Amino acid sequence: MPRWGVLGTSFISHTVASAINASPDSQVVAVFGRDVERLVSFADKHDVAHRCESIEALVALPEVDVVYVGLPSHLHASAAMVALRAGKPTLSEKALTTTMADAHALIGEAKKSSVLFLEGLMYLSHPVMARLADVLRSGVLGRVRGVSGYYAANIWSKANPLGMGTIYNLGCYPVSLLHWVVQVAAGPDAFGQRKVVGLGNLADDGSHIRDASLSVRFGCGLLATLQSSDSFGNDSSFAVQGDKAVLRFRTNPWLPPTGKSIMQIRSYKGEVEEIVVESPMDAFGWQVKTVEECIKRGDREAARPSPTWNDSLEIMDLLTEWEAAVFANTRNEQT
Ligand SMILES: NC(=O)C1=CN([C@@H]2O[C@H](COP(=O)(O)OP(=O)(O)OC[C@H]3O[C@@H](n4cnc5c(N)ncnc54)[C@H](OP(=O)(O)O)[C@@H]3O)[C@@H](O)[C@H]2O)C=CC1
Ligand SMILES: O=C1OC[C@@H](O)[C@H](O)[C@H]1O
Repeated sequence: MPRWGVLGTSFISHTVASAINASPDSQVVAVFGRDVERLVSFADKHDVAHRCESIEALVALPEVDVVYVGLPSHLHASAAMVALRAGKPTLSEKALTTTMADAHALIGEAKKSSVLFLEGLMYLSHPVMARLADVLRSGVLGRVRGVSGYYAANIWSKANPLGMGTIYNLGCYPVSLLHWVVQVAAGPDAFGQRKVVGLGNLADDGSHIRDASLSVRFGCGLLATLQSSDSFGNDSSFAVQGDKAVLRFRTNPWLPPTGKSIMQIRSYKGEVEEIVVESPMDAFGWQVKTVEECIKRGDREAARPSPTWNDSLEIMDLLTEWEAAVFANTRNEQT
């Protein structure tokens, strides 16, 4: 049974710790937090024996078999590298990092280690994502010509500004799903061949991006439009347009629940098919199961749809390109 050490005591660490303890095969045994009151309250709530005041102390515990990084995104690389260097399999929250240099350093460390590293894009481990790929491969949509995606949530006042804003907090969801769709529909090399336009609005101090839109043309002719905002709303949409039919998510693709996830296919002749994927657990539960199975098999990378190391790097490559495009197009206007 994998015994987990959790880095962080905020909202997401609570969510992931609950999913870990809900699995009959996993248990949280250690937690790191820099605020002692929050550390004790987290440990008491999740029945955690070891309360650690440093990351180094947690990863050194022989009782910890696997580490979860629930720290702000700019700290993922440094914290995950400490865990990997200690030889501990590591699950680290999305976004992978907030810079390409950190992304390469982190994946470089994963390659040097002999253990699992997985980026926590939890929704990709839910069965609805494998089903989406089956639909794309079946040809029912025809040739895939377009993708549109939108994710907005009014979280700016709670989000850590050092996490670099909406592109890394929320934009990583539509970008990683676009990446999965393009990989399945157009092959492994298609995602890298692209031209990008990005626009947006900056936070008042200009340090990070609050609202962002992205247009991409891939070399194969596929067009994508994505939008992400953390300054308002609570909404999502995702659609894949083929030349025979369009697929639309009827439920949030990025927070697939216990119970029903629903996709609808509408052919241009007017036929409508609803695809319902029933699941006994939510995406966080599936993410825990994915880690458990990788550890049992001795796998260092999870299988698709969960992101491989190269997938995480490719997703980061577009996130950083999007960010650079928005800054380039926006800074002069807003300052
Ligand atoms: N998968 C999902 O659904 C979600 C994922 N996330 C991801 O989770 C991560 C955490 O996000 P969020 O909760 O907003 O982050 P927070 O800024 O709230 O920080 C999370 C934890 O990190 C600790 N922390 C912050 N700064 C430091 C530091 N310098 N050194 C050590 N510990 C530190 C905080 O401690 P303290 O309490 O003392 O400040 C807190 O325990 C992000 O990467 C985000 O993208 C977030 C929400 C949902
Ligand atoms: O990371 C996240 O994932 C799910 C969203 O609803 C949440 O606001 C965001 O922080």
